Amino acid sequence: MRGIEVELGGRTVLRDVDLDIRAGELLALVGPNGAGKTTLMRTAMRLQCARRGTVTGPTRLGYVPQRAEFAWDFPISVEDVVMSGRTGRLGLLRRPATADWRVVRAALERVDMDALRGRTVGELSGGQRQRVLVARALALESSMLLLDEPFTGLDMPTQDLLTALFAELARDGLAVVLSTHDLVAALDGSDRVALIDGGIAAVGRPGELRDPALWSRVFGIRADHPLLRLLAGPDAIGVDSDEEIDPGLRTATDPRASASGPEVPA
Ligand SMILES: Nc1ncnc2c1ncn2[C@@H]1O[C@H](COP(=O)(O)OP(=O)(O)OP(=O)(O)O)[C@@H](O)[C@H]1O
Repeated sequence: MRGIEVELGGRTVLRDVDLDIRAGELLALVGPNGAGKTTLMRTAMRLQCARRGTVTGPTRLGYVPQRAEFAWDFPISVEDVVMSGRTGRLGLLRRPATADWRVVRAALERVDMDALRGRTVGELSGGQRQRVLVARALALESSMLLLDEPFTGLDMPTQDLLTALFAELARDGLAVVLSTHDLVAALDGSDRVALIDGGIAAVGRPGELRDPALWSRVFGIRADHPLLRLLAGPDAIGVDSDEEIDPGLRTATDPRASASGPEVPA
């Protein structure tokens, strides 16, 4: 994405977005409510027009919407939901062929849901539902997977399982992008994190984004917020010698930063 600007309801909700989404990486988008995370993903999918800027790369992207947006009370089986993910390839009228069912089975196996393929989706737990939606997106056989808040409402073991699955998919060569309000999951489980605040406030490896001032500015949190103490790490617990801090963890906004800090737009 280069120079992306998006207007919604007469308001600019994204501006100056330059972002590369790379094959083989797990990229987390974090930012407060209304920061533009979903809009950014919709723009990547070309579901949202940009007023300015360009999006290049594949047009057919696997998308996992927020779980609440899916009609779970519809009496449809797990495998039929996953097959619906192939509509982008099949068109609305062509009937699925054997090869399509093979792709669906492979997608279900990938998320470890093959044993439940005949179940009605309404009977599934939250974690199982999330995995069905991931399989549905995989059934499109796209090189990119976009997930909108996949961890919402899930317990920690289920989140861990999903994080491991997303990391595996990235290792298989997919570009995996997820938005989340779970900052620990984002910092702990992703290759890169982008802080969104109506644009890209910063993007880099988790270790490059430890400057509390950056998070305080993007999230508007108070100076004594526990997150900032956690991010500050050794500094916050009284370590004041330069030698005791890993230079790789310093950011561009830290006067002691190394040259290879995060990308912080001017
Ligand atoms: N259809 C729309 N018409 C007008 N404004 C919209 C529309 N959709 C979203 N917006 C506005 O665009 C901004 C970005 O919304 P978006 O849903 O992308 O944010 P988000 O970061 O995904 O938020 P959340 O974390 O709450 O899901 C918000 O201010 C929102 O109110």
